[in-house]
Amino acid sequence: MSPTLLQEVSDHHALAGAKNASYAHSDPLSEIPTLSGVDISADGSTPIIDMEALLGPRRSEAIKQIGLACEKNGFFAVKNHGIPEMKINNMLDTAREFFHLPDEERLKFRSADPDSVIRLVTGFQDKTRNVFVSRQSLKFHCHPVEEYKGHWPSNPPSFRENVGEYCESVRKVEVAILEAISESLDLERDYIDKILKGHYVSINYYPACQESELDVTHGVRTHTDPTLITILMQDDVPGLQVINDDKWINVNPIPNAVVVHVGDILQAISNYRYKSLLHQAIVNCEKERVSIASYCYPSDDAMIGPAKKLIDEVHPAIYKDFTYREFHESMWRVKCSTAKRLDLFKPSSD
Ligand SMILES: O=C(O)CCC(=O)C(=O)O
Ligand SMILES: [Fe+2]
Repeated sequence: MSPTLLQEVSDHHALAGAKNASYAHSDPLSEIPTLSGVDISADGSTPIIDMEALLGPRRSEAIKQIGLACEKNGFFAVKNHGIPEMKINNMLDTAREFFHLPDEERLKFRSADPDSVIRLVTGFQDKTRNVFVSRQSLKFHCHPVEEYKGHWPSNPPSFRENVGEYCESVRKVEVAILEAISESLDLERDYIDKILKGHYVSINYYPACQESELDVTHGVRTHTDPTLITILMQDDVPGLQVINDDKWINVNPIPNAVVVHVGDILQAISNYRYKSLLHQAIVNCEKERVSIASYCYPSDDAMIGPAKKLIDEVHPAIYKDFTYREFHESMWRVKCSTAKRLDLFKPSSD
């Protein structure tokens, strides 16, 4: 066992009962979390965007703030997003009810095919890293809702209605935020919306810490999302951590706000001006946690290279042109760290 892993092990035991335990990270790209006794209550400063400002005379100021947050932080929180509080609460309640169902009800949705329209992924043991990854997630397509609804669980009975309503509301936020992001890059307002296909939802459920024969229990390991943007709704239990200035910071829940992450595809379109956010979720030893991630992705044939307007002598193209289909296929074909997925599309890697 490497010294780093040994260090993780002993730190993990020291922190086992800690509330909202955090991880420090010596090398953010190594994807192997190093546990240490950093300030466990610290909440990094989350840029907050008021979405109402996008609708009025403060629009250009709000767009500037969004651009700055994408460039400097890779994420921001959005308040006044227009998703009714009741729809959020219904979605979270439904998610909890689904994950409290007996195994046989939930496991019907288990599938190893990453392209299936719905699939349940259970917690698993990564023995190569001595890590137990405790997240269970139900992942499904949801745009347009009517096309996919029939594939969703009918138990709990409220599932289709509550999830459908949430997905339709989130779609409006997606479109509006992507318009603002396009403008923040000085591109036409619909530059990104024109290639947007839909979103794919992952209902993430993290049981309160479980016993595992492995040494480290992690909610979700460090990764970037293969998306344009991800819109994340968290319940009131902290767990999300992001890399900021090479350090892990907590992004604690803000009531009724969603968190927007820059994803890989936006990193490519922006010619590496906006960087895909490295993030992870930690487990909480006292409470279960639920988060709802909406992954916005483009249509298969959409060309994803850097926007031509963002390429010049000072900013040469960091990536070749490629389709979303090529990117998606390479994700499953080539085993590499998620933060390196886009390297395959650099001009020199023919
Ligand atoms: O639960 C969280 O806070 C993060 C979830 C996540 O990163 C994902 O679903 O891709
Ligand atoms: Fe993620």
